[in-house]
Amino acid sequence: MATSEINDFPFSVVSIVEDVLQQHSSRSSDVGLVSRIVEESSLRRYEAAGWLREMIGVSSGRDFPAEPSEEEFRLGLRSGIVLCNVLNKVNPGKVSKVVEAPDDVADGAALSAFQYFENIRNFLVAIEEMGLPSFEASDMEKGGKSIRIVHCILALKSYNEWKQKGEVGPWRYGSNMKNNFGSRKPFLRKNPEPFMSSMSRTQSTDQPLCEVGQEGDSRSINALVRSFISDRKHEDIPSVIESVLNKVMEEVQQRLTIHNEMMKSSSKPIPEDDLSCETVVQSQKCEIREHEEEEENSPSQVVEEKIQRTNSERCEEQEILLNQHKHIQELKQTLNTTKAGMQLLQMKYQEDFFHLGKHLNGLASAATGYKRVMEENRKLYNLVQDLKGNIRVYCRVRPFNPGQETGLSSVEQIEEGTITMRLPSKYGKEGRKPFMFNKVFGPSATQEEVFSDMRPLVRSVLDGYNVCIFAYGQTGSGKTFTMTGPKELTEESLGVNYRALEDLFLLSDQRKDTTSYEISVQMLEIYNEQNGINVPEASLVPVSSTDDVIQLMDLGQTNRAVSSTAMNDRSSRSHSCVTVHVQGRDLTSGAILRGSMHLVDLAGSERVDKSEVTGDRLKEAQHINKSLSALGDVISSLSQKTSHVPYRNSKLTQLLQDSLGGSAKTLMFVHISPEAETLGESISTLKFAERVGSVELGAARVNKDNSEVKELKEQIANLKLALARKGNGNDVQPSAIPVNRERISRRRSLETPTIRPKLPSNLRPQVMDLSGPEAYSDTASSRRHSLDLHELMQSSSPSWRRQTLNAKDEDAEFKSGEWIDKHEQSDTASSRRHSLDLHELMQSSSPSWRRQTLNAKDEDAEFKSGEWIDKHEESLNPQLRSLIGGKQDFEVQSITDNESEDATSDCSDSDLMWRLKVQVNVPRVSNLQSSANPKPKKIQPRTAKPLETRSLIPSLIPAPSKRPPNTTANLQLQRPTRDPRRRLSLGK
Ligand SMILES: Nc1ncnc2c1ncn2[C@@H]1O[C@H](COP(=O)(O)OP(=O)(O)OP(=O)(O)O)[C@@H](O)[C@H]1O
Repeated sequence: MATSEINDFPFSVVSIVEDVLQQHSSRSSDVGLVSRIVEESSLRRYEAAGWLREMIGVSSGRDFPAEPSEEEFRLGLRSGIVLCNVLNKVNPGKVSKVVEAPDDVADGAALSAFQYFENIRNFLVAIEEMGLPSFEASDMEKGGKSIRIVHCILALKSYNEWKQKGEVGPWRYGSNMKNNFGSRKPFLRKNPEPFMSSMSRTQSTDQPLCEVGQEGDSRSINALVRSFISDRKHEDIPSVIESVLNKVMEEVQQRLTIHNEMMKSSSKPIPEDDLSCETVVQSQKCEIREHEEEEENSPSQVVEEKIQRTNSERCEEQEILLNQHKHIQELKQTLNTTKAGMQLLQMKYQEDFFHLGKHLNGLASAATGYKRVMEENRKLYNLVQDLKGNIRVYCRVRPFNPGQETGLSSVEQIEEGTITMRLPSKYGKEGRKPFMFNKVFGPSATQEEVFSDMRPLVRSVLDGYNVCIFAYGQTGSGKTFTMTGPKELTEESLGVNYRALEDLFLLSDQRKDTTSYEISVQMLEIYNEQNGINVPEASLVPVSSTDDVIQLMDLGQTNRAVSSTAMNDRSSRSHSCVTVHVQGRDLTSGAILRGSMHLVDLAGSERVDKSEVTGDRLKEAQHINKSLSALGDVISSLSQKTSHVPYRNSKLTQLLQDSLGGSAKTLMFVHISPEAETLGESISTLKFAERVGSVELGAARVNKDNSEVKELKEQIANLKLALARKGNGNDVQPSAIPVNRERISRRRSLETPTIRPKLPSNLRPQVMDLSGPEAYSDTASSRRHSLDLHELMQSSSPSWRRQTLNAKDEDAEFKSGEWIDKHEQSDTASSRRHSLDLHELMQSSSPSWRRQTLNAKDEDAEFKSGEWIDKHEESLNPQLRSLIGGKQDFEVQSITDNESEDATSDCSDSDLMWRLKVQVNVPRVSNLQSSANPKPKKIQPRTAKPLETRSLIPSLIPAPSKRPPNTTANLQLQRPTRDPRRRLSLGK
């Protein structure tokens, strides 16, 4: 390898050879090699020291021996003064300021480390600027590499020599000193111009190498090699050389590889004039050390430390704060994102809710619509039923009573118009029995709900319809609750009776500008039903406010026959009927409308064995059952449309006759209890009710008179008069004609001074006791007063009552002969008849007429045998008897008797027919009497029938005592006496 090539390497080839030789020496003859190396080093050190002394002079270098030991050498140069001065001599002014040691100080030890360092640093900087081999400041310390210092000094020496020779040719220094001892890093100089230029450029023949360098290197390598092979045998030398060369080559290659790698890894090419890494690192280390020294020497070290610590703490805190701030910002951002997300979700939910609400609204309106349609269907169904004239049937299930053990209800399901009963004895489909009605009310239905459903029906009374609402059901099922209310009445618990009247008042008030209404109330009780036809003592009380009604009904309710049964604490033992009569006059046309309404609370329909009663109570129960089965018979025959309907079998059916068979609107309100033990009764009740629902009565008709009807009635009355005259052969004064016992009875009633103390003065009945002599008969049940069939009809006839409302006026009418006319005017029966042909009229068959006249075959028989006359004559009072007499009397009586019927009849055609028939019968009777028996035949009257129907409102007239049968004297009107039992009853 040529020297030039060797010098092209970025490291010292000499040092590599040296290392290799040392390794070989250590293996072969370590001891000898080391001693030679040490010797060599010493020589070089002496050389360096000698030159330094030469440069600075003996006086200055007095403390610097010519042949110093390594330690002496280091200590002598440690202050840097010698080095700086020598450098300044070689290159004047290179170190601008040299810190000199004080004269009194023997050595540089007293100088501060800083001062030492200053000189050394300045020297090293200058050396590097010159491109000379340098050393580290730490090499001056104990254990440092003095060989590098020596190398540096010798290089400076060489440089100096080159300079002194006039700087001929490029200066180049090569030595055997390794670059960076112990390190394989390439050695780079800060200003390696002379040195590096030789390394970077290829050897050129025209630029000869610096002799000094060549010399130095060659000498060094030669010396090494020579000393290495000097003690070798000749034959070993080639192999040793070969091995050393191999090793050198290996080493060189290794270092080249490392160098290349480092060059590659460096992203930025290091400019040639940059400080070497090592230099930078060294200078930084020096700075640190410098600061450390400064700190050591500073008096305010502690304070500074604290300040530094505080500053660093502050920095840390600031850093933490910054971090936290950053974190907070991040969190805020997250929060904002979350908020935005939430808002989005909320909006979405709101939207969903909105849609859901809309959907629900749609469903709700659909449900409402469905309900409305169902309701309309029901109304239409009811309308159809009305048109067909069906009896409407409502069903109500009462709740379990408080304190009662609430078991399983016998009612399984209630829908709009269907109630399904649970039959525990059967399974599956058979265990459920449905019943259909016009409406079913469950246990939670309120009185208001119940009434509102029947309000239109009630209101139709004001339009001139006859209405009948009757409550049916076994004891304790809630009939009285529905019709009247519970024992303790509140506004909410008021029953149908009160509400109906209140509503009528309300409506009549609303219509007062067009129609003037008169409303009167009558309360009847049918107690202990027995065969026979009796008319109650009827008291018709005009009412004008709900308060009036409440007072009346309280009184009536108190008077009702009740007792405790096994099934109800306060069981009603009678049928109670509140009848409302309404007369309306159209203020413009003068047309009269008449309507009536029966509100009937029937006695319990339970079987006798169930009510566990004996004695009188048993008898009551039997009567109740009998009347109810008579009702069943009537219903049955109506539903089968048979020609004969047995209304007369009980007083109840007689009372309801107009409602069940006439042109009335009828509603049956069937009640059932929820208890399982009453299931049997409930089922039979429901079956009966279903049967009732199938009965068609025909469309209801309005009771309306117009002026034409009035005219016709007047004509009929005149004709009747004429007929009567003709029949008698005498002119009968019109004023004498209307004499009848009913009228007499009314007059008698008016004459009677008795006043019931219990009845408030404003509610005193204007219609008094209408009972005939039979009414005086005191039966076992002396509270009740017997009257005949026709009087029963009268009792429930509004027109009759209207006609008798003002007795005084009627007296006057009687005298002037106007009475008949007045009564004729109010007769609705002839409203649609224009023909005056009486025979035709007689032939035309009206069911009610037939019922009242011909149906009673017994009466026909009586009539024929003269009993009928006698029976009716019994009711004549002495005044009448004195007024009329014999045949004429009889005729008059007959006519007037029938007039009475006419007057009492409110049932239009039938009533008229009845009256006319009797008139036609008159001659027959007269003939009978005149030919066969000029005097009325004395006929044993039939045994008076017990009174079973009574007014619940006390009459102004005391109940007459029973007239003993079979005595003419009995025809005399007896002074009415008070019935103590009745009074007791009323006083209850
Ligand atoms: N719908 C109802 N709501 C609450 N309680 C009721 C209802 N119906 C009836 N009751 C209660 O049931 C009990 C019996 O009722 P209620 O006296 O009206 O029966 P009833 O059928 O008239 O009996 P009876 O035929 O023996 O007179 C009473 O205490 C009454 O208050």
